Amino acid sequence: MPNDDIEIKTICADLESSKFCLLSSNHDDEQALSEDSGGIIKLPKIKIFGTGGTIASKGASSSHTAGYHVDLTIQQLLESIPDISGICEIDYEQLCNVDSKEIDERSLLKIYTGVSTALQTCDGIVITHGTDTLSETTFFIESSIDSGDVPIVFVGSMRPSTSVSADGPMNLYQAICIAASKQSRGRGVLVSLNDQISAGYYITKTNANSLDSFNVRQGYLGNFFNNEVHYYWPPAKPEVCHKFKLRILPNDCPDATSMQPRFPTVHILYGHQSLSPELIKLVAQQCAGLVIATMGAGSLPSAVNDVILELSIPVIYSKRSMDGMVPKANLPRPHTGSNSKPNIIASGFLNPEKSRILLQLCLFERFALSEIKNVFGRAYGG
Ligand SMILES: NC(=O)C[C@H](N)C(=O)O
Repeated sequence: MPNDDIEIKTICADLESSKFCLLSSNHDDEQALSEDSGGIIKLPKIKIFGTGGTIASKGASSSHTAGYHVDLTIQQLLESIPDISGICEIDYEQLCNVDSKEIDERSLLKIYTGVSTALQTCDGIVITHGTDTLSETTFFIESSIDSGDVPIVFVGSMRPSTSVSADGPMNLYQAICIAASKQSRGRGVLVSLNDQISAGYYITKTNANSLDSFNVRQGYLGNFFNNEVHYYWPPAKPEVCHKFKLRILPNDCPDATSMQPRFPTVHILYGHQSLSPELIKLVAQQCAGLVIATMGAGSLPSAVNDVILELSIPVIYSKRSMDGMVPKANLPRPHTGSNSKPNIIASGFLNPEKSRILLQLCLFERFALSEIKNVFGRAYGG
């Protein structure tokens, strides 16, 4: 029986070398609407998690865009957006309600658990989050969860809910539409902000104040305008992302009843002229791994390199510069005759905060140094 819903088009008139593409005749399915056998429209199920941030904040007056505090629940936030009852079915949950500077491993694991559970039953997930550390959470979730086709859309705002022209309600509305759109399937972790759709793995906050606060050198994935989702590219996930399985064992949890693991401590130090080798020694005693925002593409004073080469912990050389990369070729090597193991790893294009999370995940999984190098090697470091 021919299927009338499918239109077969010949791209090339020459039948010998022709290619066929299958096009569904129903092209205007902006939302993931589908009919069951009884002809009843089934709306996509979207789970919305609230975690706080400026999007959930109130300021002293409508002209204040600083000095505000988190004060709105996810339910109150949802009351501020246009009607979405024709777009999707929603269910919401407050995971925490904090400025994103307070997001720690506990909150990350709450988000991880919430997302993993919701993936069993939902067609899309939306997470409200402060923008300051949003890129760390999106990087963590993309690195630890394989969401298959289900999009996970993070959203925040730059102005508090009380300000004139608050951007939160529109950003949240757009995030829900993006999560409900069939076009978002198979795209992993996304970020919706200021009408732009970006990959959660690559995003970086580059402006501390403006509405156009995120910048992605790898390019935006799409844009939302006037109720329409437009993607520039077909579905894709970050090629270089290492997926961790996060096997949480009782031994990893200080409190066995809560099964809340403790991630290994990794600190970040900022490179600068006259960086003290003594500071490196002091900090290295307090952590399982270290990340350094080096100058240029891996430069640190020779005295600092010498101290680092003597450490027994892995040290990631990342960069202060927003763009560019730290290649392996720029790493200092142990002096001839020295016994020190090459414990220094290049971050590739990963910035210090993403390198920190990646190293934590590697150490949590008890990876050997060579495996850690391979993981960073995917991001063109190692
Ligand atoms: N725009 C914001 O969301 C900034 C806020 N301090 C936060 O990260 O929670």
